[in-house]
Amino acid sequence: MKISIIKIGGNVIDFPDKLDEFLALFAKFPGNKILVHGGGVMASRFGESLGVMPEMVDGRRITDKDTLDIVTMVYAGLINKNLVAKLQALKVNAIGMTGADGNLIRSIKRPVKGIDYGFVGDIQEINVKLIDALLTAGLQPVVNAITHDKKGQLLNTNADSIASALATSLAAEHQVNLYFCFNKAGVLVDEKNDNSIIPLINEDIYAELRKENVIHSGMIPKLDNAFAALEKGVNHVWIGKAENLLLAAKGKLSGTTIERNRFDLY
Ligand SMILES: Nc1ncnc2c1ncn2[C@@H]1O[C@H](COP(=O)(O)OP(=O)(O)O)[C@@H](O)[C@H]1O
Ligand SMILES: CC(=O)N[C@@H](CCC(=O)OP(=O)(O)O)C(=O)O
Repeated sequence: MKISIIKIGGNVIDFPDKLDEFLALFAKFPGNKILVHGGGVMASRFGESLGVMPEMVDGRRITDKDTLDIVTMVYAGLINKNLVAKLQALKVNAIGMTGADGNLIRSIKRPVKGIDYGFVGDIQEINVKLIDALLTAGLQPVVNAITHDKKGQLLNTNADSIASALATSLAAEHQVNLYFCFNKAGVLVDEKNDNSIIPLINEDIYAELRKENVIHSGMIPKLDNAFAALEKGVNHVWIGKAENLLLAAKGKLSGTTIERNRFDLY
């Protein structure tokens, strides 16, 4: 079957009007679809209000025990359940899930190599059969950034990595497209200027843009995950503004398309 993995960024979730606009588009999005979300900005704000300061390294959160409790409450509780309720109101039969539910996503605590990320999980296995069963039953999974190690430990996993891993594991048997929706018009030359979209990025262009620091922080995991997905058989990866999701699905130009280098053509 054809499956679309749609990831929504924390900066959209944080603004009720933008979120409602996006969810209305998601509801109209044709075919089988899975919504993936984190909510990094909200987790940082809740943490700060409790005296737990956020610490990010290259777009990934250092997650100590207190931080793990906060992200679990914010992603798996507050945000996930609100998204499900809003989608149900739009007649989408959404079902909210962490990676622990139905053993959807098993991960392993990231080994310490220079940086100790704490309770951060690297994805090991996706329960593809469960997703197939849910989609076949007409349910639309809404998956958040909390995974587990199947030994009783919850772990915090970057939501872009979850979207990419879901897309990759489903691509073995299905036609999969991956959409990263956030609050900017795409990958930009000047991140403050929505008119400076880079329409296409391949590995060579990415390496150059990282060297020049045009791409940094949260855009790094997004692009690393985009390339990982393409390498493993995902059809199409798009990064762009949440409100342009339907245009992107119709192949209309908006946002950034990610492509592999074309060296295999020569
Ligand atoms: N070249 C770039 N174009 C657009 N955004 C960029 C770029 N480089 C870094 N960024 C940063 O990446 C952020 C998106 O990553 P992140 O905050 O993790 O995404 P999300 O909104 O999906 O949660 C942007 O808000 C911006 O600050
Ligand atoms: C390990 C790690 O970095 N986890 C992320 C998960 C949430 C996320 O990715 O949220 P956005 O999509 O809003 O950025 C974090 O806690 O920020």
